[in-house]
Amino acid sequence: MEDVENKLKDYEIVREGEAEIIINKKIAANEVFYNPVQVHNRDMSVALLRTFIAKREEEHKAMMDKRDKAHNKVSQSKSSGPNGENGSTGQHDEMDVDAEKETNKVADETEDLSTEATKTPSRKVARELKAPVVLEALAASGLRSIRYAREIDVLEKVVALDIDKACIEACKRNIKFNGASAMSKIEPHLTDARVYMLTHPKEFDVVDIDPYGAPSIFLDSAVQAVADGGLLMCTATDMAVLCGPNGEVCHSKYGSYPTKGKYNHEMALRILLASIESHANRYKRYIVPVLSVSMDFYIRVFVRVFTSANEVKKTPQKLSYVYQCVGCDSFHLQCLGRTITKNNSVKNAPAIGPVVPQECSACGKKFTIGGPIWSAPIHDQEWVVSTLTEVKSMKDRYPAYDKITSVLTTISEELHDIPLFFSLHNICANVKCTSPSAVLFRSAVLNAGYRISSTHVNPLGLKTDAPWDVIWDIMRCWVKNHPVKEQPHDSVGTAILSKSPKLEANFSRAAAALSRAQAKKVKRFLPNPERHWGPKIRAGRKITSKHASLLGPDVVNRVINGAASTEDEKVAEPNNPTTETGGDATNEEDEPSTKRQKNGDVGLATEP
Ligand SMILES: C[S@@+](CC[C@H](N)C(=O)[O-])C[C@H]1O[C@@H](n2cnc3c(N)ncnc32)[C@H](O)[C@@H]1O
Ligand SMILES: [Zn+2]
Repeated sequence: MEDVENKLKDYEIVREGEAEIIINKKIAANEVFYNPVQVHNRDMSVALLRTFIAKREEEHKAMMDKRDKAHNKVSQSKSSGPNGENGSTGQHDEMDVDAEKETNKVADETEDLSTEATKTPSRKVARELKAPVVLEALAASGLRSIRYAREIDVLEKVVALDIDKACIEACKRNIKFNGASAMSKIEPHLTDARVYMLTHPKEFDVVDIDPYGAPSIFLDSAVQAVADGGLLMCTATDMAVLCGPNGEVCHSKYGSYPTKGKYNHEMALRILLASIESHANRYKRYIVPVLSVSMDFYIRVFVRVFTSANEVKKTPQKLSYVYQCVGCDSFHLQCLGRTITKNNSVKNAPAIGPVVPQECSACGKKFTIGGPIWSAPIHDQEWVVSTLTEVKSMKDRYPAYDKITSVLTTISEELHDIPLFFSLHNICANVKCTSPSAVLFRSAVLNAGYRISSTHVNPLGLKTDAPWDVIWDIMRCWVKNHPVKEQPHDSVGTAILSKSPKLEANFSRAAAALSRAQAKKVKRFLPNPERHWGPKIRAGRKITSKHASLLGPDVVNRVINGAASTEDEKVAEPNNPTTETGGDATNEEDEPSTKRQKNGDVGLATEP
C-alpha cells in the first residue's frame, strides 16, 4: 500500500482546456510525450477546428440552397408549359427533354460546384452533412484528442493513433480518466499512422499530424486520408532543417532548398506547404492554405485538401524559387509557372526567367537559389478573421488566449499576397546607418505609393510590394540626412550608397503607417512562454552526454543519475534553434537533441 502511494507521488494531473491527463513528473521515466508549451499549438488547433466546422456548414448550406434553387427553376419550367400541364403530347415530350437537360445541367453544376479555384473548389455534396470525423495520427498522451472530443460537441469521432505501446496505453488511460464524453468519442489504436492513413483514403474530415521534428514521412499518406474539402493540420519542429545551413537535408526531406534570410521561418512555412502540395498533386489533389503559423519554436500549417486534375495543373503558378543576394538583403522570387491566353483559352506554361541579372543591381554580389517555396497566399483572411472573432467570443475556453489572439491579430494585418519579408534593422546594417523608426520607414514606403505591413513571424519584419530599387532609394535618401562613416570601398554599403536615388523619399508621417492593432495598442507579440521553453526530446530517448551542449552538463548529470529535483526535471532546452540571426541553425548531427522532449507517463499501479 505504501509502495503504491509512493508511486502515485510521481504522478500529477495536468489540466488543459477541458482535458485532464495524468503525467509522470519524473523526466527519467521519459516514456510519453507531453510538452506544456504546446498549449499554443493545441489551442490554435481547437480554434481552427471550430472555424472549419462552421465554414463547412456554411458551404454545405450554400450548396444545398443553390441545388434547391436550381431544382425549383426546373420544376417551374416543367409546370409552366401550355395549360400548365405535363401531358404527354409531342410538344410536352420535347419540353420534358429540355427540362431533363436543364435538370442534368443543374445537377452537374450543383454536384460539381466550382467557383473561384482556391476558395470553393469542386466536390460532390451529399444532402445530409455528416458530423466531422477527426484523425489524430500521432497522439502520444491523447491530450489533443481529448480536447477535441470534449471541447467540440459536434464531432462524430476522434481516432487517436500512436505507434508506441506505452503511449497508447497512457492515451487509453487518459481517455478513461476523462469520462464518458471522451470514451464515447475517442477510438485509440496502436498502429503505424502511415499504414492506417493509407488504408483509410479520404475518410477523415480533419487529419492532425504533430510529430517529433519533421512531418515529411507522414505527408504522403496524410494527404490521401483527408476527405475532399477536409482540413489537414501539420506541425514541423525541425526548424534546424527547414532553416538550416545544411540545405541538402531540407531538400531530401521536403524537396526544397532554404536560403539564408531574416524571413527563414516564413520560408520554412512555405517549404512545408510546397512539400504538402507536391505530395497531394501525386493523387490529383491540391491544397488551399487557410492559416500558417510560425509560433514559439515550431511551425504549423492548416490546409484544406481538394481533388481536381485541372487545378493540379496550376500548381507551378503557386510555387517560386527565391534568389537571395549573398551581399545585401535583397531577394527576388521566380515563379515556376505562368498562364498564356490564346483564342479565349487559358493555358499553363513554364515561366520566363531568370528574373534577376547575374549580379545584384544594388550591391553587385551574386545570388544563391532557394526553394521552390509556396508563393501563393499562406492564409485565408476570412478564416483568420472568423477564427479571431470566435476565439474572442470564447475567451475562457482557451488557456493560451493571449498568445493565440496576438498571433491571429498580427496575421490578420499581414499583406497576404506578399511572400517573405525583410528586417529594417538588417537593411540598415547593410548600409551601416542608424535605423529610421518603423513608422518613418513605413511612411516613406506608403508615400511612394506602395503597401507595407508587419509579419507575425518576426517583430522587426516588414512585408511590402515595393521593389528593392525603391527600398534602397529610401535608404539612400535617409543616409543623405543621417550620414554614415566612411566604409571600405569594396563593401556592400559603399556599393549601395554609391548610386544616386531616383526617388525622392518622403518621410512625413502617413496615416496608415501604424497597423490598426498598433494604433489601438493591442499586443501583437508576446514574450516566450516559460523559462526553459522549446521543442522536447523524442519520448523514450535516453539523455546522453551528446545533449550536454544543449542541456548543460549539470542537468545532464543530475538526470542521468536520477537525482533531478522537480525544477531540474524541466530539462533546459535551447531557445529557438534557429535564432533571430536567421539560417544559423544547428547541423543535422545536433538535430535530434533539439527535438521534443517528453515528460514521463509510465503505467500506474492503479487505474484512475
Ligand atoms: C510529438 S508526439 C505527439 C504529441 C501530441 N500530438 C500532443 O499534442 O501532445 C509524437 C508521437 O508520435 C508517435 N509516432 C511516431 N511515429 C509514429 C508512427 N509512424 N505512427 C504513429 N505514431 C507515431 C510517437 O510515439 C509520439 O508519441
Ligand atoms: Zn545585393
